[in-house]
Amino acid sequence: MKNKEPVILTEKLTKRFDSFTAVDEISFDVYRGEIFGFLGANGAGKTTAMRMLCGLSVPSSGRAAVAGLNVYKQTEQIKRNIGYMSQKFSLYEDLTVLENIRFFGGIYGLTDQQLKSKSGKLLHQLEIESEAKKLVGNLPLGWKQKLAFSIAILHEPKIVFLDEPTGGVDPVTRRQFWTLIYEAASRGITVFVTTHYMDEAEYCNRVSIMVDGQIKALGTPRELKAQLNETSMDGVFYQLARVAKRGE
Ligand SMILES: Nc1ncnc2c1ncn2[C@@H]1O[C@H](COP(=O)(O)OP(=O)(O)OP(=O)(O)O)[C@@H](O)[C@H]1O
Repeated sequence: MKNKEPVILTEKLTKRFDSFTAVDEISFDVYRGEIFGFLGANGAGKTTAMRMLCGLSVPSSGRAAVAGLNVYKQTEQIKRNIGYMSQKFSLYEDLTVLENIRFFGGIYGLTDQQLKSKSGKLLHQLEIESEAKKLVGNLPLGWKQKLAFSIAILHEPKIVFLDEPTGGVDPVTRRQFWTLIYEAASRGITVFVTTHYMDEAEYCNRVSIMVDGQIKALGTPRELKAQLNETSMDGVFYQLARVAKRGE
């Protein structure tokens, strides 16, 4: 991490659906270039929180700023300053690799010239030049996810939000995916990532763990393991999340 310049600030951020409090007064800061792991069991409230930070859902109460922008009032500006990808929504399967790059690059406001140079670099970095004209639907899942991530940061956003980006992907490809994450973070892009894989939690600079809408722990993996007297993030997570009332 380069310095301690906060790019996400939240204070008692809350989301209620009628009488149900999905996200319950969460407060934390995330810094520039940081890889921040946002963990929690199923139903803990991670996606709901992330949607508020992306300007897709209006909070019920509390405060939050993303890239210096207010999540209540400046949602359109927020969308221009972030990248987003999830396991569920990524690329158009019926477009080729190159068409997807051009389509999303166009949405992110890149010029034709920028698109040309960036798509060449991207294909080279992922070593998929030979696949450029193939339909994305025909690529292995791991390749799709690496491509989706690279496209989500094509416009060099301040922050990229990743919602379970490696779900269902094999361990080797997950490691390669994390190499891309480290490269993006080293360029100053902040990475906000949810995952259910505890080996990935170990790769994060800091991790928060949500249980039933509240943040129960926040720190570096080393700090959390020391605090809870565990040797692995798996143990930390289990100790905190086993008391959860929500989930499957
Ligand atoms: N639009 C909605 N209306 C009512 N309840 C909702 C709505 N969206 C989410 N919830 C509830 O809020 C809680 C938190 O859901 P959320 O999807 O944020 O959890 P999550 O931590 O992302 O879980 P997962 O890991 O399973 O994706 C759940 O109990 C869910 O049923």
